[in-house]
Amino acid sequence: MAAAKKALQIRLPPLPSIKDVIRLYKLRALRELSQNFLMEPKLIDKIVKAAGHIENHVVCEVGPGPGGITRSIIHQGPKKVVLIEKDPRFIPTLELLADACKGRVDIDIITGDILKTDIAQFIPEDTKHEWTDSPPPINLIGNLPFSVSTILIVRWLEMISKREGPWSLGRARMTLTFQKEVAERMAAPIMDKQRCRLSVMCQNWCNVKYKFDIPGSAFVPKPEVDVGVVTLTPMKKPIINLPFKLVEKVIRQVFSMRQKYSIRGAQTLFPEEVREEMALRMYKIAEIDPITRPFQIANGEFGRLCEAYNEIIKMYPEFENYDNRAPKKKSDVEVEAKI
Ligand SMILES: C[S@@+](CC[C@H](N)C(=O)[O-])C[C@H]1O[C@@H](n2cnc3c(N)ncnc32)[C@H](O)[C@@H]1O
Repeated sequence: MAAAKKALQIRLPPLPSIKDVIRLYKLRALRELSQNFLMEPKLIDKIVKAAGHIENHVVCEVGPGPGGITRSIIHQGPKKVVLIEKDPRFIPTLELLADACKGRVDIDIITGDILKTDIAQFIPEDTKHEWTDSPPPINLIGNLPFSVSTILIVRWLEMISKREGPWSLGRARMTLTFQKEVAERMAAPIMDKQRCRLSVMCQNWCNVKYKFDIPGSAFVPKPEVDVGVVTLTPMKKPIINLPFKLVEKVIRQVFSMRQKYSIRGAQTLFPEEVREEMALRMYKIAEIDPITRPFQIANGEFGRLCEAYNEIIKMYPEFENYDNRAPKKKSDVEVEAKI
């Protein structure tokens, strides 16, 4: 079995090393695109391994840069690789890679911004299937700027929540890098002091796994922070099966005063004159103790809070569009900025 697997691995013809590529094409890292190149082959392979099935899968890599991770993906024998890179300076080196793989792996190179590109159009039709028990044979990998990874995640969660088929992309497993602290927060369970709204949001639609750290020293140039690798595998059924915007709003407001009793945040879902009464009612319907702190609430309990809120806004539709951004004190803003 191991031997058979090995035989499927794709050997690339001799190519210039990533160090040579960077030198050859004079690829000075651009700070505005948060370019930090991963130079350690063992760590690169570890990221690709964390992504799970690659062989015969479609793999979409976001921000391939000079192609270090791309080479490791290709070695695993994917069916097709879709590369989306914003910086056109990397295209010649990626084309070199695509030429070397001709006839063995189909590689599409797209010069563009992942946040403005509809990648669904590059995904083969046979991968776009309806929601079934087995995940679609497609994987998304990216060592991206952290801000882009976070926006991507939230977009993906919304896509997953809509469950409109055929749309395999919204079910793709994602393997992404984040600032270590943010990665830990995404996977933080109940009672973990790092738990925040991103933890509950991600864990509502996906199985979230913190895989491993990458020290800043593994990158060139070295970033100021260490990095964490996270995988998110969309679940067939979310914990809270309610519209995305409602779930996002309730979780955001309950966490809006992280250090206080959670009901204080929940009160901000309602207009001032009724907020204490309505929040109490919400907690009573949900059977949650109002003096729990947000990090002490389990995912399923957040589900009950969302359902209770949904019940209340059905009774009082005038609260549904209430602009619920809490008036913030400086200390709350500072805490939130760190999430
Ligand atoms: C941290 S570097 C990683 C490069 C390479 N994958 C590696 O691991 O060495 C991030 C890469 O993402 C690209 N990038 C940044 N923002 C992007 C965006 N919005 N869409 C697509 N690519 C982006 C950058 O140009 C850069 O190549």
